Amino acid sequence: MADYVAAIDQGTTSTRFMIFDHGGNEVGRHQLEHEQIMPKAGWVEHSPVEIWERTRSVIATAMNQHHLAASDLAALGITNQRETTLVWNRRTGRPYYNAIVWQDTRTDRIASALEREGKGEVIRAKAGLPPATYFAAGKVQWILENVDGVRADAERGDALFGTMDTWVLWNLTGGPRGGVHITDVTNASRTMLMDLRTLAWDDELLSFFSIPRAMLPEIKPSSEPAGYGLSPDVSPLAGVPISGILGDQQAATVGQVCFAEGEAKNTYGTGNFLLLNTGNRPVRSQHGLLTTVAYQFAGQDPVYALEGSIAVTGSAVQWLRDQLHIIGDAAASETLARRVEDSAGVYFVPAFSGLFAPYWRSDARGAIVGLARFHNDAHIARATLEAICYQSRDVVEAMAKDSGVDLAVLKVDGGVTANSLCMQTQADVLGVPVIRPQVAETTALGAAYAAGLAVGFWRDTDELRANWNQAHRWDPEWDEDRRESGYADWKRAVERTLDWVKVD
Ligand SMILES: Nc1ncnc2c1ncn2[C@@H]1O[C@H](COP(=O)(O)OP(=O)(O)O)[C@@H](O)[C@H]1O
Ligand SMILES: O=P(O)(O)OC[C@H](O)CO
Repeated sequence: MADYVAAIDQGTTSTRFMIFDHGGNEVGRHQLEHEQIMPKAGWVEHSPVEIWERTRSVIATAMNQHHLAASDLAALGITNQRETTLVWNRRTGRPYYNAIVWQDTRTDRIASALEREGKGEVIRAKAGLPPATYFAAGKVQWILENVDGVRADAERGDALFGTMDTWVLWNLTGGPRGGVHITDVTNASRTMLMDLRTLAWDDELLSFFSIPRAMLPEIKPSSEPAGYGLSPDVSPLAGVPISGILGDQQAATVGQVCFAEGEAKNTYGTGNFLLLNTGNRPVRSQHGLLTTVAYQFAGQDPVYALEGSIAVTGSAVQWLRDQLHIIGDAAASETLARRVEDSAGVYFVPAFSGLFAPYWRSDARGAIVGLARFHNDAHIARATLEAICYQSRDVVEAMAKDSGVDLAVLKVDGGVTANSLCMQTQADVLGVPVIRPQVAETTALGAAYAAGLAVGFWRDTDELRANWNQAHRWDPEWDEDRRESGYADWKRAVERTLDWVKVD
C-alpha cells in the first residue's frame, strides 16, 4: 500500500495541501492565501475561481516539492471553512456570485425575520442552530433574491449550491464534465436546512428560505470507502480516492482524537471553535451553543458535538496588523503584549461580526473600553490576546452548564497557539491546564484520518489515538481573585457592545 495520505484544507484565509505518514507526521505541505473581499462594512466574500485555482496549485506544488506521485498516496481527504456559500452553473462551472463567507453579516434581516415569525424554534429543534447570519441557508436565500437569473436556473436544477467542500470536490471530479455534487453530514449540519436526526434535507426548513431542493448536494457520511474519483485533466492525483470530507472544526476534533463522549478541543484560527463530543445523541443547548454533527464514519452511527463558535479571535490579531498597523506580523502581537505586565484595565471586545456563542447578538459591534491617556499599543495588543481567552471562557462556561462536563484540561490547536503568552493567559483565565499536540495542523490531519480510515490505511480509532503526543503544556498561574475579577470585568465590557446597531 502507498505510504501516505493527503488532505486539502480550504480555510478562511488560505488553502493548504498536506501530506501525512502512518504515524500522523507531516511529510510535506504547500499553502496559499486568497483575497478577502470586503465590498461594504459587514460583507466578506471570496472568489471561488481563485480558491479553485489555489487548490490546484497547492496540490501540484506540494507533490512536486516532495517528489511524490499519485501512487504514493493511499487516499485524499477534504476539509473546509464551513458555512461559506456559493452557487454556480452546472453547465459552465461559473459561479453566479462570489462565495459569501461565514463571517458576512448581510443576512441579518433574514435571520431576525425568522425569529420574529416564530420559525427560530423550529430551526433550533430540527437543525440544532439559532437563526443567525453565520449559517449557509440565509446566504443562499440572499443570492436567490439578489442575483438575476439564479432562481429560475435553480428550479431547473442548473444552479448548484455548495459549501467549499462541495465546490472543490465537484471541480476535482470533473466539474461541468460529470463533477460529483455532494456534501458530508458535518457541512450539511451548518446550513439550517438539515434535520440532525434524519441527516436529510428538511422540506419545512427549505420552505423557510424558499430554497429549491434541486440545487442541493446529496448528503453523504464523512468517510466513503469507495472514494470519489479525481479527474485526470484537473489534478496530478488521478487514481487517488477522495474518501474523507469534513468541515474544518469537525476535522480538528478527529485530528485531536476526541473520539470519546466528553472529549473536547479548542481551535484558534480566524475564529475559535470549541467542540465537545456528546456521543451518538444530539444534545440541545440551553446556553447558546450549537448542536452539530462531529463526524459519521461509513457504516456507523453519527457522532454529535456541542460547539461554541467565536467569530473573531486570530482575525483580531490580523486587525492589529492590517488596520491599526501596530504590529508587522501576527507573531509580533506577543512581543508587543509582553512589553506590559497586563492590560491595565483595558478590555477589547472584537464583536466585528456581532457576537456568536454564547450570545448570538448580531446587534453588537466591537469596542475597546477602560482607556485612559496612560494606555498604549502594548495594552491594546495584550487586551486583544486576553479577548481571545475570555471569549473561550464564555463558551467553556456554557459547555459546562449544558453538558455537566467540567474540562480537566483544554486541548488546543490552530495558528494562534503559536503565541505562548496567549496560551498561558488561556490557562490563567480558565484555571485549567492548556495542552497542544506535536502536530498542530490537526484540521488537515483529521481529514487525512477520515480518508485513511475509509480505505484501511489506519485500522481503527485506537491506532489514531496512539499518534497523539503532547508537545506543550501551560499551567494556570493566576490566583482565584484575579481570575474571577478579570472575568467579571470582561462580562461588563461585553454588555457595552450590545444593542449597538439596529437590525430591523
Ligand atoms: N503568533 C501568533 N500570535 C497570535 N495570532 C497568530 C499568531 N500566528 C498566527 N496567528 C493568527 O492565527 C490565524 C491563522 O491561523 P490558522 O489556524 O491558519 O487559521 P485559519 O484556519 O482560520 O485560516 C490568523 O488569524 C493569525 O492572525
Ligand atoms: O477556516 P477557519 O479555520 O477560520 O474555520 C472557519 C469555520 O469553519 C467557520 O465555521
